[in-house]
Amino acid sequence: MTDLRGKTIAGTFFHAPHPGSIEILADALITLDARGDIADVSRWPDAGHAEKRKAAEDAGTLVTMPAGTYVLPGFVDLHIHAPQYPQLGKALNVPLEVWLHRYTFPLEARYADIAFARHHYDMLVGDLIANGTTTALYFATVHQEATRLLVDICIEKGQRALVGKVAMDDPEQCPDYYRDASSEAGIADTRALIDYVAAHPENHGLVHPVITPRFVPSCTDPLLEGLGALAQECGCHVQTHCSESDWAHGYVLSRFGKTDTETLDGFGLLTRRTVLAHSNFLTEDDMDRVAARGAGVAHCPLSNAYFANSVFPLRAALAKGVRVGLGTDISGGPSASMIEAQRMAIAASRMLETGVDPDIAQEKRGRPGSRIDFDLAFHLATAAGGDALDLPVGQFKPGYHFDAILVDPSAPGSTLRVSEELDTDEDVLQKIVYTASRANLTQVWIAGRSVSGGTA
Ligand SMILES: O=c1[nH]c(=O)c2nc[nH]c2[nH]1
Repeated sequence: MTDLRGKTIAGTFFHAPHPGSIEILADALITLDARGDIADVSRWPDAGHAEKRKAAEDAGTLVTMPAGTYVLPGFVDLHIHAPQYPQLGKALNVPLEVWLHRYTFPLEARYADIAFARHHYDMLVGDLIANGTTTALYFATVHQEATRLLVDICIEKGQRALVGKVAMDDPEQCPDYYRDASSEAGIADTRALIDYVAAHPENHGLVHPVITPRFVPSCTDPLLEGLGALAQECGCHVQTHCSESDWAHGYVLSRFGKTDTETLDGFGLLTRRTVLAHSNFLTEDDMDRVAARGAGVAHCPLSNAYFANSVFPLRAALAKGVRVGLGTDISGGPSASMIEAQRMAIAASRMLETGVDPDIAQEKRGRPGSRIDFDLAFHLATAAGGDALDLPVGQFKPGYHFDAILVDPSAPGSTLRVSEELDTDEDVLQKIVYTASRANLTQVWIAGRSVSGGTA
């Protein structure tokens, strides 16, 4: 099953093209073209289904998935700090503004050392693939060379990725040892990375460059202005942090007299290709503005528990038409698994709905109507992530890339138990969201090619 390009795949497929519902393609056939894009999806009893199976069989291009396995779209992780991977699972004991200076900037500064960068980026990209992340939106560091290396590693390993050289130049907020030398340097280096990705001979559209002002507090006005102009000029993706915590939100309000969202918009950084990480403190007007621009939000529920001082009001954002996907936020979130991100999104929504302080009267404790279920979490981690990036990934539909994972409940070390007697296909998907782990993901394909992650 190494290479599915040009093949017809027979199996049971789960996907969630629309919020709040899942589609089960049982006994289905998905045919890929030579590039690994989906050419055709058919299921019994669609007209011509049996003939398609017979034709693929006769041509020797039919690949049947093992009985009892399930094929899902690969996950789209909308927020990863690649250099922070060595810090995963530690340094979570202080607020954001302290964490950045005490732990995170010193770690990121080490990526000036290319051997250090290679070791950790190799491990990260391999582990993310093994965890089923087929599309990754990465913050790298300020360094040109190490950021190019991350691009190279994604291409080498075959991961679909969007990679940004972090831009941060404000001496008031960034340490001497770790910042762009000037706003001009931050802009020129961002442009150089864009050119590098565009000219990469082995890229073939797998990796995209991203304009990446770290967040408003770490950038001077000229840097934000220059990056906004660049975004308008090249139409590239943009990523940044937005209104994440009380401190970050308050800092921007006091510097500009307006919110992050208004500020980013004023600099031309709020576009249809922008992904705003966190965004917990968006006002109603901010949400309208984000929706009007078509920008997306990377909801990072696990990290929010440590740094955001609040739960992101997901349902409110969706009701406003904001495009929301999920992010792990490595290492603010101490997990590299998008399955865990789904679980945490559900749990956080339940806590927001009921409230958390038992000393507050029940009727005042929570925010009614906030809960989500497994189907919406799964949609956010797949189709919605693809939509937020404007990339044809996250669902099984003609014209979409075949980026997918095989889930095997009988894999060694399985944490997923399926009962043939009791579980419907919908139950199985629910169990995957709540209980599956890396051990259950026995195959990962990106553009129809089998890609292998790190060792388990
Ligand atoms: O969760 C976060 N991680 C970061 O690295 C960061 N930088 C600015 N704001 C941030 N928030």
